[in-house]
Amino acid sequence: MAAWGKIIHNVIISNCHQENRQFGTKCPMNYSASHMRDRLTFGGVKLVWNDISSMHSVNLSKYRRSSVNQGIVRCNGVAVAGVEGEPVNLTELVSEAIAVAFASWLVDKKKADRRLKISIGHDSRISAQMLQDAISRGISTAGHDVIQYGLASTPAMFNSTLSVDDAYTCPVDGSIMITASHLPYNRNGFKFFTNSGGLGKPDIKDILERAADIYKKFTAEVSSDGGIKTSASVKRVDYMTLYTSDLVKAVRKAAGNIEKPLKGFHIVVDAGNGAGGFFAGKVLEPLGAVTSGSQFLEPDGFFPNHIPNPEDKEAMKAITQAVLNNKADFGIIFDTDVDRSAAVDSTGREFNRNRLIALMSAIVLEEHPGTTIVTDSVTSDGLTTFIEKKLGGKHHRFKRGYKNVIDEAIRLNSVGEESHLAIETSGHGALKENHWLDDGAYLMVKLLNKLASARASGLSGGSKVLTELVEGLEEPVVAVELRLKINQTHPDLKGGSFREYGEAVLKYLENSIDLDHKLQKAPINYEGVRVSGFGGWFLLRLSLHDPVLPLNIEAQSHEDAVKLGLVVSAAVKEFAALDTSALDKFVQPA
Ligand SMILES: O=P(O)(O)OC[C@H]1O[C@H](O)[C@H](O)[C@@H](O)[C@@H]1O
Repeated sequence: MAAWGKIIHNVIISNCHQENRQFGTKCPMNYSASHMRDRLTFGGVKLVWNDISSMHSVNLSKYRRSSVNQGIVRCNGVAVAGVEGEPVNLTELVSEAIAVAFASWLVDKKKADRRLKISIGHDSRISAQMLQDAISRGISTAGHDVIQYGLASTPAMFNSTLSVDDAYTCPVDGSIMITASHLPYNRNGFKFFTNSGGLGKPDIKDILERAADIYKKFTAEVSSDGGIKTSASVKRVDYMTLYTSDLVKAVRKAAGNIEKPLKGFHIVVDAGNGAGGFFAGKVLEPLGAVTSGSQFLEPDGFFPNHIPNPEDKEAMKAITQAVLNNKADFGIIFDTDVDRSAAVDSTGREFNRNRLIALMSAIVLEEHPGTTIVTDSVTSDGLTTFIEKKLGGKHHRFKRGYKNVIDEAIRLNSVGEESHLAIETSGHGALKENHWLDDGAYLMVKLLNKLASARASGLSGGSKVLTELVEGLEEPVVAVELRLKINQTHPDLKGGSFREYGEAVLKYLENSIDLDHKLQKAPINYEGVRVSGFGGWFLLRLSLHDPVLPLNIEAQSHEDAVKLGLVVSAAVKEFAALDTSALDKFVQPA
């Protein structure tokens, strides 16, 4: 207990955890304490979380990205020993306390005076079983029924609160997904759902407060035998069968109720050894597709082949190569817990980032002419032109953060502006028709629908129908993201937070742009400073999570991109705490 005490000092950070895709596997856990606004005593240890919803100072390690926006919050930590400098802090006992707390929160939320049903699923991480047992113990100890789904996707867990099917004991009252998305093998965490969606920060805060009290009451005996303790039931249910059969039905229906609408298609899947392997055997094959050449479908919590992350270049290279090697019509790739995805056409052209957004926009705008597409802030100018001029829709370029984007689309609808798609360059995309859930598998189903209906109407040509949908999308020749770090211990911060410092940098840059007539500030902009000039644009903004100012530059030539870089470089040079080395390198003459 004493050892845990020390370790847990920084644990159970309640993050709207939107991880650092770029840094992939390196995520040291050394937090600076200055951002820790809220602390709870957790059995003599401290339970800490960031105040994330109001965008203030979060001083995290440079590699770690916790989150700032409201949305699904994931408690996460280190669940497996073995990485130097990363002691285990997501222990069984902590997990058990959190499970009891979630159950008690749910009882209050549902005003229930009955036993609740709570589903538990997990991705392919090696700590999954241990955490599933601990969570099950907590829930059953609290007197509620546990339904274990085993290997599952995050969106399926939310779905289990909505599906109505007695055979699968659905709907459940609440659901817990054990996942740390694409983070390294030693990490793990929890996402919580009710039928209203993923829990956000205020609810997580409430749960963690309860967990802290519960943890205090725990004794060594309570937790030592590792078994389920009460008479409450623990069942295993193969929910993924129900979830996948719904996906299959959706494609069949869209193709005019054809049993095997993908007959004749060869589609390869890359699940990166995460939870998404089901898609080949349980979705594509029943629909008639050949899936040979699919790879990394077997769950392996060490992720030996590549990071399961469609934003990762190696991962995209792997699926592209698989498509080309197998002469397949189409390729699909998922992240670990299948809330994100990307695709590849038969020529090896990647549908990710702006291109995936363009493709999804084309599909959604066919179904809902004129609708508003909400995206994150780093999308290309060419995407706006494509959505507005070619597709006749409206592009609402909002902020980074998939929940920011989703919440904004929901808000627009509530004020009378119709929106059916909220999608980020990260590969998170949510549709109104799918309860605004960011489900990577469902996004791919929308693409399959298109393939299937093209085939049903006699068109051949593999994935050409999709490739054609993005014809006319102007893409920049150069697109870079440079991440300028703020050194939080630098005297130039004068005791202030990195966020205040970053805002000062942005203000200074903005003022300097006002004086330069060759440059135009974006007339509508929701975060940072976005500027057009030299045939391209740049956006400097504060990271959602890190002490970093990400700088995106897009231009039609390297020279023009450098000119834009120099504008930023000139404005930020006085800010001594800003590490501009990445930018300096970029603007250097070749
Ligand atoms: O602000 P940044 O540090 O670039 O991070 C922002 C991004 O973080 C993660 O990748 C999330 O999944 C995204 O939803 C979010 O947009």
